[in-house]
Amino acid sequence: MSDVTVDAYKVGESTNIKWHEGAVDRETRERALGQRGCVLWFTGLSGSGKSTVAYTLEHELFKRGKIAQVLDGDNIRHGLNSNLGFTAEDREENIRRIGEVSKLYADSGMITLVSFISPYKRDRLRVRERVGDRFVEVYMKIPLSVCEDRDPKGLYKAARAGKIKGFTGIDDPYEEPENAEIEMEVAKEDGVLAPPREMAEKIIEYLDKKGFLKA
Ligand SMILES: Nc1ncnc2c1ncn2[C@@H]1O[C@H](COP(=O)(O)OS(=O)(=O)O)[C@@H](OP(=O)(O)O)[C@H]1O
Ligand SMILES: Nc1ncnc2c1ncn2[C@@H]1O[C@H](COP(=O)(O)OP(=O)(O)O)[C@@H](O)[C@H]1O
Repeated sequence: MSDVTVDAYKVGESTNIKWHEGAVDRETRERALGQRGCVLWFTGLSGSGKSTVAYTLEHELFKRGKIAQVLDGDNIRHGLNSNLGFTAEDREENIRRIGEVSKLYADSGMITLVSFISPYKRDRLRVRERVGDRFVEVYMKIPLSVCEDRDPKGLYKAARAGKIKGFTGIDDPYEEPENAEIEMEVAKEDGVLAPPREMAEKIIEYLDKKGFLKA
């Protein structure tokens, strides 16, 4: 180690660290699993159906012998990210951390379903760049009025009453994706919203077409 400069081992604030390659690479792992690791990034307002569709998809994939794992904002905020709130800085750190975790999952061959509001374009773009071409953005393009009518946790009501400050869509921003690979929205013809299982099927078709369901 003494012949190596300290700078060569500096990443961010960490010094004297070195990257180790394992003997089993991602492709080998993927062949064993019969699928390709990827990150499906569900973004959208609270109540837009991110968790419902992600968990439905996880189950539908499992029934087809494919292994997926949901990383859900509410759940992750109970543990790994329990020290973060909802300021722009905390949301940024929330997305950075879970972006890194999702990359690790995808590297292990997992079909990784990430369900976070992730309201800022820049934060989502950073994860896209980190993960690369295995990143698939799924935009739950559900109007605020629909989410607010659903209000399963009563949070919109509390936000409208001023009991929650900085609630996304009410008094905090949501920056819509412009080029999401997949969009879920009410049908233009009849204004009907597909049930979660149909949405999951649409995503499975996409994964199949892109070759993620075999290795
Ligand atoms: N101020 C504020 N704004 C938005 N959401 C709030 C807020 N306070 C609490 N909650 C609850 O936290 C859930 C969102 O957490 P996320 O980690 O997905 O948020 S973010 O990506 O960091 O913006 C979100 O869950 P979902 O409804 O599943 O999206 C809410 O239940
Ligand atoms: N496609 C859908 N059609 C009708 N209701 C839905 C659909 N997807 C989700 N929901 C309902 O909307 C509410 C919010 O869904 P949820 O998955 O908790 O949203 P999010 O994770 O984005 O906050 C739940 O009550 C859920 O049953």
